[in-house]
Amino acid sequence: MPDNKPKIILASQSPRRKQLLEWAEVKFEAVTSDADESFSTNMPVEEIPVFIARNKAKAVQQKLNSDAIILAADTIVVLDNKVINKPASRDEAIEMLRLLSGNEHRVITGVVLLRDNKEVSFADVTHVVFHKLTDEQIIFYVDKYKPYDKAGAYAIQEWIGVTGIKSINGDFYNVMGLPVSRVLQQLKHFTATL
Ligand SMILES: Cc1cn([C@H]2C[C@H](O)[C@@H](COP(=O)(O)OP(=O)(O)OP(=O)(O)O)O2)c(=O)[nH]c1=O
Repeated sequence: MPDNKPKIILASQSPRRKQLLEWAEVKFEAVTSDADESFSTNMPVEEIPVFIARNKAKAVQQKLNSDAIILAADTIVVLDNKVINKPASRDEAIEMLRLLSGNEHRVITGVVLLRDNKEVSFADVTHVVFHKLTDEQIIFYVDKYKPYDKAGAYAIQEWIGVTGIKSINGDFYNVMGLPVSRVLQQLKHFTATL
């Protein structure tokens, strides 16, 4: 039987996002987006990851000139309304984890589905509380796991998350980079309206 479902392209080089979509048994092709990830400092924090995800999706759409569904996402960590990006150095990673230690922060993933000029977007928020972390724990984690490609300098799915997180409220997979079940729901709606 011919498969009339539109092709899905994941505009990402993130191994976590690929893994999550594979776990969801979604058929897709991944294409790296070289989009600019900068944003205006006046932008409300909730809008930032959707704005960046849209730029990633558009960059891949232009690169491929394709009518596939492009799926892009961006994850940020927000503490006291301040965005914590990926750490640029060992010192910055240590500093970020000291700030997160003993506190609650938000992880926001913006998701954009794009096909031709039709778009669906949303932001998913998960609240995460870290136990108080010692400097010994923080330095061990940073030196062993080198979390330089992770927003907030940590991965919930690694040692620091497994041992250092007190509670989460919201979707775990959103923290890992993709709120998979919500993405699947939206993909279903989106495909139905095409
Ligand atoms: C907070 C947190 C982030 N992360 C990851 C998810 C994202 O991949 C990354 C944030 O950076 P992003 O810019 O969202 O994604 P990326 O650069 O890895 O990939 P691409 O732009 O190509 O899609 O941090 C975790 O894996 N675990 C966590 O607990």
